Amino acid sequence: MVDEVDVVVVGMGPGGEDVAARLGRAGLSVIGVESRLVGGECPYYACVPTKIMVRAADALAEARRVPELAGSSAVHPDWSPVAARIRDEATTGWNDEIAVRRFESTGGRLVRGVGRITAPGEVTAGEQVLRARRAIVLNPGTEPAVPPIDGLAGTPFWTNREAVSVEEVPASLIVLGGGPVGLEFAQVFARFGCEVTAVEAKPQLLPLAEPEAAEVITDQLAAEGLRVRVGSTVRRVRHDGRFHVSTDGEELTAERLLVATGRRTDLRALGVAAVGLDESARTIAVDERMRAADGVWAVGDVTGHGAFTHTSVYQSRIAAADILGKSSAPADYRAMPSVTFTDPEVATVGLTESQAVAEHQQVRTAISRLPDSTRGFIHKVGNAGLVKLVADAERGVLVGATVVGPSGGEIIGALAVAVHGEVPISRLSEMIFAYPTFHRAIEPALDELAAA
Ligand SMILES: Cc1cc2nc3c(=O)[nH]c(=O)nc-3n(C[C@H](O)[C@H](O)[C@H](O)COP(=O)(O)OP(=O)(O)OC[C@H]3O[C@@H](n4cnc5c(N)ncnc54)[C@H](O)[C@@H]3O)c2cc1C
Ligand SMILES: NC(=O)c1ccc[n+]([C@@H]2O[C@H](COP(=O)([O-])OP(=O)(O)OC[C@H]3O[C@@H](n4cnc5c(N)ncnc54)[C@H](O)[C@@H]3O)[C@@H](O)[C@H]2O)c1
Repeated sequence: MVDEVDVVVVGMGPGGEDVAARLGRAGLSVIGVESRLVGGECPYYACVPTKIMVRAADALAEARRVPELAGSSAVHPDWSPVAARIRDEATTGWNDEIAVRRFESTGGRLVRGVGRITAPGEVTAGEQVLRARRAIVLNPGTEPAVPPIDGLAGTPFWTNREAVSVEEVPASLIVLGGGPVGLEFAQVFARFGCEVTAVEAKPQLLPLAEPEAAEVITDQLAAEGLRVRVGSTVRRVRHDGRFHVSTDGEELTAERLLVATGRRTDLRALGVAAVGLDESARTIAVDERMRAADGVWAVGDVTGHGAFTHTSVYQSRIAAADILGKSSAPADYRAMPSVTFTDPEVATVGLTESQAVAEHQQVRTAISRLPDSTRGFIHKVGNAGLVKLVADAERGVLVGATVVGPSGGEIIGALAVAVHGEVPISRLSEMIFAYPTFHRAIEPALDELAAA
């Protein structure tokens, strides 16, 4: 069966769904090919369910802080409302009917199956051959990467997909990987009474973050009773009903094992060689208009510009404009924000100090600690955090910032404006910061930079 349309979108993650809807609304005929659930990883297995978990775990943590502030509290964690919210409110039982209807309401048509480029302008999904007159858009996302650890394959370990759908919190859990996925889950389950050990191969948790930020998180997790192992190489995994994880120095044992060691792509399966792309690469290189090859655009995690939903949707807007022949600003990732929703949140924008040093001649940094701010004093328990600013001293602008703290993900918005708008530090330091807020902790760090 051969179908000819204007655009074929392979993978209907947040970016694919968005680009398909934009093009459909603009009057193009669009087929979306999806092998699992329309909407992708984010609403069913990632951002949304994990943040529902985080919200619940944060409520427990706040309740446990009552004795230091306001009397007494008795906290009895119960996972069932969390499981029910994820199952019934967020994912409707991991069913994408609503998303399919949303897509079809834009005029698009869904083909269920694994799409593969079989020739320029041609995608094959099962028996169906789809011809794209104007564009193929690739949004395949990523799959959990499972490291080749002796004994791991074949054991009933969890990835994020199993971890978001649990109906009961295990008594004990080993988390492999101290990145955003691993840490969000680790803290959530620990706050629900699970005995958690987090194992990170690199010397710090959140290896891509500022070391000062990682230190705050490491201290916080340890204070909450999690066991944290960094610089730890896992040699072997054994499962005999319980998991036994052998590292260099010890054997860890737990009821469950969560593998959160990063993500992988499979460009060979996507058939990218048919349009001249390197199928052995990890990511699809795109230009500032998301063009990957003649007649082919790519958006989302697969482009390697930050595995975030906001990146995928940002790119989809640019790709859609380009496919429609409309002018739009080219992709600019200088002010890319990220938030890891641990408590405290770790929010970043732009470059870390070490990245800036690699890119700029003169880098200056300043740190302001939240407990030293008036708001931090008032907040008392749960006030761990900091603001770190990274400046290009030559140009007198911020090129990056990190905020760790309660609502760090909200505070970073102000600094994202500064990095995005290249607002001179001299101008930023003339701002009025409301008293007594957490974001006011930006001011002393700015003053330090302005005085230098
Ligand atoms: C646990 C977890 C928590 C996260 N939390 C956040 C967060 O809080 N904030 C944030 O911004 N990001 C978060 N992320 C990252 C976020 O989920 C992704 O960046 C986001 O889903 C965007 O991915 P994407 O658009 O590239 O595609 P994806 O969401 O990965 O979707 C791609 C889709 O393509 C389909 N597909 C793949 N290949 C084919 C094919 N050949 N044919 C047909 N269909 C195919 C897949 O089935 C999938 O549905 C989190 C990730 C994880 C794992
Ligand atoms: N809040 C958010 O925005 C959010 C939340 C979760 C994930 N994400 C994104 O999704 C992507 C995937 O996240 P992730 O945390 O799975 O991946 P990641 O690559 O960021 O982190 C994986 C971690 O596992 C470690 N690791 C690798 N092999 C290991 C091993 N054998 N033993 C121990 N540790 C090992 C790595 O050193 C790394 O620190 C990231 O790009 C992330 O930014 C975003």
